[in-house]
Amino acid sequence: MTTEEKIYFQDFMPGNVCFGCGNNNPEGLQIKSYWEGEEAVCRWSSEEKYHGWANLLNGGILATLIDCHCMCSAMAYAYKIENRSLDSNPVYRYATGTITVKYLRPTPNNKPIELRAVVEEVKGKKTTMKCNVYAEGEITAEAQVIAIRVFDSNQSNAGNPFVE
Ligand SMILES: CCCCCCCCCCCCCCCC(=O)SCCNC(=O)CCNC(=O)[C@H](O)C(C)(C)COP(=O)(O)OP(=O)(O)OC[C@H]1O[C@@H](n2cnc3c(N)ncnc32)[C@H](O)[C@@H]1OP(=O)(O)O
Repeated sequence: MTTEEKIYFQDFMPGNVCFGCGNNNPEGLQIKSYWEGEEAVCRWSSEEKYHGWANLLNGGILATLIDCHCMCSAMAYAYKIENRSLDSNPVYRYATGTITVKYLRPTPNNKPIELRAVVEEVKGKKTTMKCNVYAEGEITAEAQVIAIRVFDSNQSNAGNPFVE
């Protein structure tokens, strides 16, 4: 059996202070996303402070996990389809246009969860993603997320609010 080292998308986003996905936010959720075939996967373990109902994960935190996993995965996909590495130029960054979450059943707060996202469509600046959340092998939420490319280092970014 070979053990392949995972390439985490967030490790290629220097200066990212985002609460959900920023390596540079020590108080944040610090998610890590990587490819498993065509699926972008994120495994995450909660903490007691993220309870909603006792022992259940807060729904807003779950939406944040989905959101950030999908933004980082939209970015990684853009590099993938251009057949280049995540540390190459031009640099692309994405922001959430729309997120729709259907909470199917309670998500435990004391068990690891897994997010699995796929790209459904890329059209211009817009990437549409589907993301499922699993706990103990059962789906607990499904989401559709629309990511919009808001930064392209090849273009003029004067006045762009999405630049540090
Ligand atoms: C860079 C420096 C390094 C820094 C270091 C790294 C930092 C790495 C940080 C990562 C961080 C992750 C972040 C986590 C996720 C957030 O938290 S992101 C924050 C929450 N989201 C926002 O604040 C976005 C606010 N909204 C906006 O800024 C603008 O409305 C948008 C969404 C960028 C759209 O901009 P726009 O230029 O008006 O878009 P436009 O060209 O008109 O439309 C393009 C297409 O998108 C569609 N569209 C437009 N808006 C929407 C929408 N809201 N919903 C759906 N579709 C839309 C349009 O219909 C159009 O579609 P087509 O006609 O082509 O089919």
